[in-house]
Amino acid sequence: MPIFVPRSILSFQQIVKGKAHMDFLNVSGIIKSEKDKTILHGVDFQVDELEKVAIVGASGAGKSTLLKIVAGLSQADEGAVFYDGSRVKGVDEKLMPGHPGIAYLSQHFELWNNYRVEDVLSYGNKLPEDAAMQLYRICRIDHLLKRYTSQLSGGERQRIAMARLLNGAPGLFILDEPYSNLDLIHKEILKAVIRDLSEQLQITCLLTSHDPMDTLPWADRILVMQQGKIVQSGTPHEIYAQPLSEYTAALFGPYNLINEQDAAVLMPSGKPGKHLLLRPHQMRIVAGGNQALPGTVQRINYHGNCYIVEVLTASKEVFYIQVANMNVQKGSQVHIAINGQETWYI
Ligand SMILES: Nc1ncnc2c1ncn2[C@@H]1O[C@H](COP(=O)(O)OP(=O)(O)OP(=O)(O)O)[C@@H](O)[C@H]1O
Repeated sequence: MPIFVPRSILSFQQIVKGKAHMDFLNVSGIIKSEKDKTILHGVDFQVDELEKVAIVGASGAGKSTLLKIVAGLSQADEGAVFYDGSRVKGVDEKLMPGHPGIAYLSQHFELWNNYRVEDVLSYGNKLPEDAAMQLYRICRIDHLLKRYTSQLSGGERQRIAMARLLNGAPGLFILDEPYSNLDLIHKEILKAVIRDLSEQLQITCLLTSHDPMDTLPWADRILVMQQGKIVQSGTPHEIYAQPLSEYTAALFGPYNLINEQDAAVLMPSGKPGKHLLLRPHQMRIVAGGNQALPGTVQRINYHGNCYIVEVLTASKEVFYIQVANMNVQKGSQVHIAINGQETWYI
């Protein structure tokens, strides 16, 4: 059992038996405009207790605007946010912005300068000492408590800002682009911290990130935002392998959207009138055959654990093919075919 008791928390056994709250967070009909421009066009979504939800969308899609409204740090023009059954009031309805049950870590978080870390953390702390120490260990900051805030790296500052929010004992933790300014080493530390927060402290997490590698392995569910609307919601596999639009496909990495003529060769039993969508790992380079397209290798890109080969076919389309070993060269004449059975059309 965790020592940390953020709220009227369910026991682990209750959670296993499926008694965690459904619709722990309920967001409905959120509309928001700024200077005559509508940024959010009626956003609806729900998050269950202990669910890990990622919001993904192109820059300017409205993710930060939405998250601030969910946290009670901005005012919606229309719609409502309910957290654990009670309405989250907007900034115009409260003297002190925010909601005590919701912690929001901004992309532009602030930390007081020239204070000892332990003093920064003691302000607003609602946890008993052992629970606070457990939180600081999970945040990987227990060795930094005696330092001054001016003596910290960017990643350490961010984890202290997180701990400071979490020792207010929230039930929902919202993180807006937490990984955006971190090198890979600090990003991995922060990923482990966020994983441990939800697993050991049983906090429900909602985060945004631009990088599919931040969200696909982590999230239980991904919400895709486009121009102020949620256009798709699904498991990471559904969003990656079965995107409803080219916009969603593009957010999660390279893909091949194949014209009808080429698709008829690659997959004769396919769906006419629709575009076949294949990720680079769903294609391969072959010696030839009826269900293969001839082409010329234009470029080979090294990705560490694989290569992505760009092949130009007779239809003047460039295909991206993932290969494990580089056994072709720029200018090689090759054939490309579908790898495996899984196909998807949009
Ligand atoms: N206070 C404001 N006044 C005017 N326009 C705004 C304001 N805040 C946001 N916008 C506009 O609303 C749109 C959505 O912004 P928002 O920051 O919510 O997007 P985002 O998806 O979080 O983008 P990013 O991933 O780049 O942070 C953008 O076009 C932005 O310029």
